[in-house]
Amino acid sequence: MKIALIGYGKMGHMIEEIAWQRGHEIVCIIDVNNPEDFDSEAFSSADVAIEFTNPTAAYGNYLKAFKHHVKVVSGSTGWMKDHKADVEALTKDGQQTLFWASNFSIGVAIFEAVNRYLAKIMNGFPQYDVTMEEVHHVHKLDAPSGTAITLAEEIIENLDRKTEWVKGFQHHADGKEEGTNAVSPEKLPIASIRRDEVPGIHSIQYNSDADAITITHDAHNRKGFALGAVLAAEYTKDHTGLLTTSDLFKF
Ligand SMILES: NC(=O)C1=CN([C@@H]2O[C@H](COP(=O)(O)OP(=O)(O)OC[C@H]3O[C@@H](n4cnc5c(N)ncnc54)[C@H](OP(=O)(O)O)[C@@H]3O)[C@@H](O)[C@H]2O)C=CC1
Ligand SMILES: O=C(O)C1=N[C@H](C(=O)O)C[C@H](O)C1
Repeated sequence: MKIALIGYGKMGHMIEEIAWQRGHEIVCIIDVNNPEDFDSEAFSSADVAIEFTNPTAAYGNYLKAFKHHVKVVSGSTGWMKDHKADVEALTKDGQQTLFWASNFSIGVAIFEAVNRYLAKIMNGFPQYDVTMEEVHHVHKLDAPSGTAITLAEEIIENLDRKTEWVKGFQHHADGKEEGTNAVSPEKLPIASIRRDEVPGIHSIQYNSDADAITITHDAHNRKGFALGAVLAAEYTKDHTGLLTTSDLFKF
């Protein structure tokens, strides 16, 4: 299939490599310096555009692609709080198509299933309180990570005693520390640590006086994210509307 790339950074490069390996053609690459290429024939010829940019650019890029009726797969995080409702309206009834996931790796899809199951079990065990920690590289612009927010939303949906997530302890890229995980019982604190070149670690801990249960997903590199994004593009070619990983990975 024909793929356009929007954003040619760490993820854009890795997706290009995996798309080639799977026999796809990259017909257009748009980065910050050539936005005019959205109006090119090459861009319009793409079956799907794969977008990995940043929290502030992502939504505008979707609109530019939609103008040419090009379907979008995007992993950019940090834009949902401002534009979730807009995207839901645009993709309603399949008028436009966006496959978005806070994390494209199959490992995280499995981890999310375990997370939902564990949260349900914990309704019967009030002695455990839950906290979350995400660790990422120092270049990351958003906190908490998109994956941490998805995991927290899943806990809130399944664990009756939690009603909202909040930012907990923060360790910034410059070493500055602030915040705390000591929050009121109905809140779920997410700690964010920025360290070196860490691709992404997410840990959920249930702690009691007697013991702790911790589940962790630790990405060794970005291959899992990139492969998932290309699989999502293959899926999106033949589907419409607002899509996500639960459409792609069924178990
Ligand atoms: N869902 C998932 O599985 C994953 C999601 N992500 C998310 O994807 C996003 C990108 O990650 P990553 O590739 O590591 O980041 P990078 O910073 O390495 O790459 C982003 C690229 O997008 C470019 N860019 C910035 N603004 C625009 C624009 N308006 N139009 C086109 N290109 C633009 C940047 O250019 P310049 O550097 O010049 O600004 C850069 O080349 C982040 O939001 C990250 O959180 C990352 C990994 C997995
Ligand atoms: O910025 C990153 O690098 C990543 N971002 C995504 C997120 O915010 O969850 C996915 C992955 O953890 C890597």
